[in-house]
Amino acid sequence: MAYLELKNVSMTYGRGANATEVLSNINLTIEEGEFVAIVGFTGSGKTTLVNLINGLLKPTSGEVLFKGEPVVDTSHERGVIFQNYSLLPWLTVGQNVHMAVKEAFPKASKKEINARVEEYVAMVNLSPAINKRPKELSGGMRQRVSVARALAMNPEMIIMDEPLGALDALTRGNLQDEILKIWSKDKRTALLITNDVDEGIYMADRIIPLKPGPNATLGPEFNINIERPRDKTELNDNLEYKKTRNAIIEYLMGIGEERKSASKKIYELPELTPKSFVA
Ligand SMILES: Nc1ncnc2c1ncn2[C@@H]1O[C@H](COP(=O)(O)OP(=O)(O)OP(=O)(O)O)[C@@H](O)[C@H]1O
Repeated sequence: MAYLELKNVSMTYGRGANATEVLSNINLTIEEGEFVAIVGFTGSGKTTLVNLINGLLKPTSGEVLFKGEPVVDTSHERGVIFQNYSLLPWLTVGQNVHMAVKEAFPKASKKEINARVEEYVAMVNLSPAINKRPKELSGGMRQRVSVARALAMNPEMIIMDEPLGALDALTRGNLQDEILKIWSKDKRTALLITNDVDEGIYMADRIIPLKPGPNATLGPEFNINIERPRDKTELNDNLEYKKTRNAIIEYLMGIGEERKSASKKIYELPELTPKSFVA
């Protein structure tokens, strides 16, 4: 049995003449312990896909199965690191993480909860800011709180919706390594949604492109046959890395070109003359 399975999943927003099918016929299987990355252009339906897997949205047709059961709601088993931080503005960094930990471990003692909060806030290098509120933090700091909050809940599956996009290269690299450490140490399953091919190759076992929508669908998958732990500085000289990177980029550029030529339609504008200008 697959750990996560999407069977012929389609998602349409709107109704009647306003209906747009954003995702069409998505088939995806992820095995327990795998790290899969989906790369896609902006607006191609990546967040929609995450929300379907997380249980925030129901597909218009098809099925999303988690450990063989249909996904009907959100669950602590699937922890999502969102793109847009989604922190509670009236709570401090520590309180934001605390609330999540308490929800995930309702029977834990105060001491255990506090220790876990401190551990994860330290992991994202925010201990000095533990008593600050989101408005006092930079975008990157808020994103780090969001990473700490999701990982502190100890989810079985980590789902990441472009979680590191707003960060500087150094912080981004550190967090990639922290996420990999947690994934491999605790034998998690991970799905990373990204627009960064290098991030995908560094982190994942497989990369699957999401062809841009409307009617976005998954393209062919690329296996990353590079031994772990991977070393970023050595990757540039790794032949397998170069070959895989070129193949993915060539594929993405190909669909980018297709998209451009499809949008070269000429739209005729109606001939209108404002009344005030009529001679
Ligand atoms: N609730 C909604 N109602 C109507 N249309 C929506 C809704 N949510 C998303 N869309 C549309 O679906 C398409 C895909 O959106 P989605 O947010 O899933 O893409 P994305 O790949 O995550 O984009 P980005 O990279 O910009 O975050 C977009 O055209 C968007 O306007």
